[in-house]
Amino acid sequence: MTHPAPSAGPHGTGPRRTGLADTIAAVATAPGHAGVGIVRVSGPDALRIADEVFGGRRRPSRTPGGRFLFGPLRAEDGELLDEGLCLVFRAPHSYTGEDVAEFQTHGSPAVLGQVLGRILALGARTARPGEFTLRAYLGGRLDLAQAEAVLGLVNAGTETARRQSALGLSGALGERVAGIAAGLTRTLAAIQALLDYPEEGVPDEDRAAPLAEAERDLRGLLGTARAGQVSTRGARLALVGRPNAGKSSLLNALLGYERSIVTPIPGTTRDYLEAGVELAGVPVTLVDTAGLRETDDVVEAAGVRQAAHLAAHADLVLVLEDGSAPREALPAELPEEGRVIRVQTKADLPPRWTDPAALRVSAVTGAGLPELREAIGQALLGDAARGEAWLTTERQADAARRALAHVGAAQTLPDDLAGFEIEEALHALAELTGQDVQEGVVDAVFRNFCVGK
Ligand SMILES: Nc1nc2c(c(=O)[nH]1)N(C=O)[C@@H](CNc1ccc(C(=O)N[C@@H](CCC(=O)O)C(=O)O)cc1)CN2
Ligand SMILES: Nc1nc2c(ncn2[C@@H]2O[C@H](COP(=O)(O)OP(=O)(O)OP(=O)(O)O)[C@@H](O)[C@H]2O)c(=O)[nH]1
Ligand SMILES: [Mg+2]
Repeated sequence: MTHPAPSAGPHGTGPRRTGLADTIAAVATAPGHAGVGIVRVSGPDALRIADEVFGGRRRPSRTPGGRFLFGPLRAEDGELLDEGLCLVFRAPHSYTGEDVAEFQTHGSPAVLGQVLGRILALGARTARPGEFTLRAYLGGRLDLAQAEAVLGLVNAGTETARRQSALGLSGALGERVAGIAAGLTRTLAAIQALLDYPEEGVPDEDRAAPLAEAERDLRGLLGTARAGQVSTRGARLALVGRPNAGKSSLLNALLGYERSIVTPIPGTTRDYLEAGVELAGVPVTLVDTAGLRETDDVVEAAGVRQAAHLAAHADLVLVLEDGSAPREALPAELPEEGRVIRVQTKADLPPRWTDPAALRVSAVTGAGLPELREAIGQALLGDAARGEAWLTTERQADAARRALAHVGAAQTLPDDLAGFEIEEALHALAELTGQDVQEGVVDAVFRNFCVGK
């Protein structure tokens, strides 16, 4: 285990300055007004501090874990701040694994600010982003993939993102990884057992077969990485084509409202324009671009260059061609095949060309739109099955890729070197779940959290 010690806060105490000895506090609910708001306190002083803030008959420090108390919350001079609930959790039975007190108050910034201020004056310090979840991780209550899933649940903008994050929190990804690691560990043991007898050689069923299986499983897991990332961070989808191809019309049709200006005049869209929409459970940013053509107009030429750039950096590109006009070559290079969906527009008009590789769509009648949405979903999510756990962050995908590379190398090497590669693959898998992480990786994960989580 090489957990980096979290940097100690300003009030860091304790012999090892691990930062875990101090008591942290933060507002856990979103800024702004709401029916109820929550302030959370975690650490060894949480219940002592709660005794001072909570003015009810029963003292939180004398209350068993898993109970809540109702009563007044008071300022230092005894003034009533609010009436609220105090929830008592006792180590290790809390989210962080430490003693935790939670105050559920009326949800205004004024009330929450006073309650938090009192708690800080009583000796707690402000929690850093993600620090409650960091403590749950350092206490062994969550692995790193589960902590990332907590972040995913907080940020979930679509049902797909929520479902994948909930699966991750349940530990399903960790189990999938543990299954692969178990096979590799058995293979490593088989190799090591025979290292002293090199003339024997490890039989195929103990080496070649399990390594091939690990490779297949890792490839399957990596096949979910694009879906996992796209469904959590979203995807950019650029619409490109010649002027008048119907890009702005199709963007409006996919959005369901008139976002982009449409006219019969070629060259209507000059600057690019973005709009968000959910497609196939993925938060998609649609990007309308200027029609691609050679032009002497300085402004339009800048728009054309920009369109090429936007296409190059999009996750997916819809290449639109007017189906009601003779086909003309596009005056620009297209992204590679896997990132392109070809669309023949204006399907309500008589076609002037046919191409089985292009989807026929009409922005006017809506014909072909369901098939286009389906194709977009397939291109973004691939064959990643809904019910299985996906890799949802680039960090996870990177670790899985390294594990796969080491398993690949192990298959071609003599036993002693193969054993080394399998150990490296196991290290990469342990990084994925956070059992064995490099300095800085944990910090990078928790940097993305908000305060109070
Ligand atoms: N009010 C509130 N709601 C919340 C949280 C919270 O901290 N407070 N959560 C977090 O941010 C999430 C829930 N996660 C939690 C996970 C474990 C425990 C906990 O106390 N576990 C103990 C006791 C379990 C039991 O009583 O059965 C344990 O596992 O030992 C609490 C919340 C979402 N909702
Ligand atoms: N019949 C028919 N006309 C369409 C369809 N889509 C677009 N048009 C017409 O084609 C013309 C150009 O449409 P736009 O959506 O502005 O085309 P664009 O590709 O954005 O053009 P630029 O912005 O100039 O590059 C307009 O007159 C639209 O009404 C369609 O599906 N069917
Ligand atoms: Mg346009």
